[in-house]
Parts: sequence; C-alpha cells; structure tokens
Amino acid sequence: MSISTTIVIRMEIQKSVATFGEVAAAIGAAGGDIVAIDVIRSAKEATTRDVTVNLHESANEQIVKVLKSMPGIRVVNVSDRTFLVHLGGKIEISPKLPIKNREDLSQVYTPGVARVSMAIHNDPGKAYSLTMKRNTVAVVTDGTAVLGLGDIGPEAAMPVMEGKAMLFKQLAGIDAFPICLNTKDPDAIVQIVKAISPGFGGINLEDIASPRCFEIERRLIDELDIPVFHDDQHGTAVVALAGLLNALRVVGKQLETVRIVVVGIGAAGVSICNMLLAAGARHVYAVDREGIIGRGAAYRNPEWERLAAVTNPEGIEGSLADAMRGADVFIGVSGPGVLQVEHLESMAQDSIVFAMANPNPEIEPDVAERYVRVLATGRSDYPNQINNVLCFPGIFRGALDCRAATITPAMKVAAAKAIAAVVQPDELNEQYIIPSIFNDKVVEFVRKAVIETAIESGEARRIPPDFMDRPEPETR
Ligand SMILES: NC(=O)C1=CN([C@@H]2O[C@H](COP(=O)(O)OP(=O)(O)OC[C@H]3O[C@@H](n4cnc5c(N)ncnc54)[C@H](O)[C@@H]3O)[C@@H](O)[C@H]2O)C=CC1
Ligand SMILES: CC(=O)C(=O)O
Ligand SMILES: [Mg+2]
Repeated sequence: MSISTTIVIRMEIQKSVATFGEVAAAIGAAGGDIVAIDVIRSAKEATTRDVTVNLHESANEQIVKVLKSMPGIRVVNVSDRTFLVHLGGKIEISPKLPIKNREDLSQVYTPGVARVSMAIHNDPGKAYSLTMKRNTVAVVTDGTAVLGLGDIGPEAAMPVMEGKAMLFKQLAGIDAFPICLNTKDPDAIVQIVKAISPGFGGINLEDIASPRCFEIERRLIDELDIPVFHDDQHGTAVVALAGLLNALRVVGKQLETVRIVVVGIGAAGVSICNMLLAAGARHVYAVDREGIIGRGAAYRNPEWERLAAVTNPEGIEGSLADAMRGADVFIGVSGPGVLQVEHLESMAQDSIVFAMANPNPEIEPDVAERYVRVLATGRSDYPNQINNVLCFPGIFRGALDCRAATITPAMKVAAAKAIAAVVQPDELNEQYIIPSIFNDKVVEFVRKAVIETAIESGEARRIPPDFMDRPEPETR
C-alpha cells in the first residue's frame, strides 16, 4: 500500500499552447486529486500557478513526468508538504521568561543560579521543584525498529522521535527530548540512559528492536527511580486492549471466551499478549515468522518461552492460517501483507481485525473491510486508529504528576479502561471503537485513572492538588 501525501506543483502554462483544463485532466488521469489552485503570476502569454495535489505516494513521479511531457507546461518546482513541515526539525526549546536586564541575568544565571544549585545539592529532591525535571521525558531510541521500517539508524529515527515529542507537548504539556543513540549495545544503552536520567522525570523508550528491548527496559526499571516505559510494548498494548474491550461490546462477545490471534511477537506483540492475559483473555495464540508459538518447542527468546507456557491452551501447531481458522480477533503488529483475504474468510462470524503495523498495515483496509465486522489500523487516515499516541501522553502525565517511580501493570490496565470509557455507550459502533487523539478527554481520563491507581497502590510519591481532599477511593 502506498501512503497518501500532498504535493504542491508550481508550473508555468503557456496560454497559447495549453489550458489549465488539460493540466487538471492530466493530473486526474495520473491519480492525483487537485485540492487547491493559487495563481502566482499572470501575464499575457503565460500564467504561473501553484497546484496542490493529494495523491498516493507512488503516483508522485508519474504526475510530474506527465506534466513535464506536456507541451506548453514548465514545471518550476515540486514541493512535498510532508517534507516541508520537517524542514529544520519540528521542535525547539524556548525559555519561559526573557532575560531583559542585568538583574534578570544575575537571577537566571550566575551568580543567583548558584544558590539554587546549592539548594539542590543539599536536597536532590528539590530538582523536582527548581528544574524542568518534573515535566520532562527523554524519548530514547537506538533506531533499530523505527515504526515498521526496521533498523534504519539513529539519524533516520529523529523525525519519528521529534513527532513523539510534539505529541507529548501538545497533548499533555510534557517537554520531551528526542535522544537517538549511536549504539545498539544493551549495556551501553542502559549506562547512557542512567547517566542522563538526572535531568528527566521519566524515560520513554521508543522503537528499540526486540528482544533487546525487554532486557534494556527491565534493567532500567530496576535501576532508576523514575518511570521507564517502552512505548512500543506497553503503550501499544494499552491501546489495543482499549480498542478490543469496545470492539467486543460492539459484537457482543466476551474477552474470556474469544480466540485471539496476535501476529508479530516482538516488542508490541509480547506486551499485547501479556496485557490480554492480565485482563482475562484465555485463548491467545501468538504467531511469528516460524508459526504458532507453543509448548514443546524451545525458544532462545525468554519472552517466547514464557508466552509458550501461558498461550495456545490446546497446543495448536502450524502457521498463521492454522491459527486464524475460527479466530474471533486478529491483532497484527508485524508488517505489511501478512494477512490475506483467505485468512479473514476462515475467521468466526463478526470478526475483529486490528492491523496495526505502521506505516503499512498487515492488510489493506479497503480490501479487508468487507470481510470483517470491526476493522482498525494504526493509521490516522482510516477510522479506528489504534495507536500508542492514545496512551503515552496521558500515562506519563499521570505518572509525572503523582511522581510514581514505576508504571505498574495495574496502571496500564486502568489506562486501557479509561481510553475505552471515552467512547460513550451510545456512541459505540463498528466505525468508532476508539477515541480520536484530538479528543481532549483521552489524556484527562488516562491521567486520572493512572493517578488514582498509583494512590491506591502506594506508588504515588506526591498527591497532585486536584486529588487532595478527595474521598478515599473505594476498595475494588
Ligand atoms: N499502531 C501502533 O500503535 C503501533 C504499531 N506498531 C507496529 O507494529 C510493528 C512491530 O513493531 P515492534 O513490535 O516495535 O517491532 P519488533 O521488531 O519488535 O517486532 C516485530 C515482530 O514481527 C515479526 N514479524 C515480522 N514480519 C512477520 C511476518 N510476516 N509474520 C509473522 N511475524 C512477523 C518479527 O519477527 C518480530 O518478532 C511495526 O510495524 C510497528 O510500526 C508498533 C508499536 C505501536
Ligand atoms: C506508533 C509507533 O510507535 C510505532 O509504530 O512504532
Ligand atoms: Mg514506536
């Protein structure tokens, strides 16, 4: 599947040779959809126009080629809006107050700042009140599993990490730094993250390939006293569970009895399986390239060894096709083209399919939709976007505000239920099982659920002002 994009083509049209109607027809025939036309210059012989065209990425070159071949047309420039918004990067640091005079200077910088530094030296906890630590998260990657693009390296990971930082800020007011490491060595990653941790209130690990990501996260959780959260594992699992709880309500099935196939048992897949089991699912089938994971086989990956013991209760052997026969739910966090129409046809009635690989899902939504009752993808250009962006801003907002040292499984389940609860029962339908990221209730609900759970379990090291004087939470 190709990705929709928007290009702006600046062209000069010789009026005596070509008309704009011919240009528009040629663009349409080559697969483009004209959404805006701006006249830049109009002279007697020629006009220069900027033509904004929506198109599938694969049609990009074809459209430009067709225009260049037309008599009377000169293509002056082609700009891709997606690239334009990336020019110079997408984020910056800006100070909270201006330095207008010497007095300001002597407060924010030397000599005044020295007293503040010494106050923190005498009581390191003061870093939370006197620095940006309490509101700051490091988004750390080694660039080895960037979206579904694989090991594309730390520089190429930057745009994705900057995007995560934008979302942290816009959705939850959190200052997030993209930190792309030029090492794949787990020991080095652990050491570097520990070394930079004093300036941060939390660590969001991102797009680190499995199975290394499990060890790196576990060691950092053990060794740091700020929350460490591998977004691709837990953010994804939280949102998948949220979507599934609502999808099951739509089709009238129970989590405890449905057969759920999870494909791609990497970072996201392992955590999704664990989350489903923790939430009460009993028939989970984990499938990777070698087929269905099950007892009896030996796996080098300890996470697979563990999953083999707690999934696939009947010990089914075979491929994805074998797992899919009679399945109620498919959750894909693998790669494009993994799922075929025949797989969908073999599923149970009222099937639910979450094809979550990014940027290209396991099956084209346009192909899948007529075979399934509820369809979701990780993308923003189709209904039901199941993407970890629904989780990480709110879960960190909650964890930072109550200064939790860890994000516990109970906090994650609470976050999943909170996301699901944003969709009201009377709104729920096949096309709307999961709220939009632009629904401002998402962060609010997740934050609240996380803080309440942290207070109940004793994880909260601070009670946020809006949680003071609340009645004791009921024991559940
Ligand atoms: N929608 C969302 O919020 C999220 C989506 N994802 C997507 O999920 C995918 C996996 O991400 P990670 O777990 O971080 O990567 P990962 O590299 O840790 O794991 C991918 C797993 O999929 C397996 N796999 C790949 N092709 C397969 C195939 N044809 N059949 C069976 N298994 C196959 C690999 O062997 C590996 O175990 C990516 O496309 C990523 O973009 C990941 C996180 C969040
Ligand atoms: C959404 C996300 O984090 C991923 O695809 O890796
Ligand atoms: Mg990711």
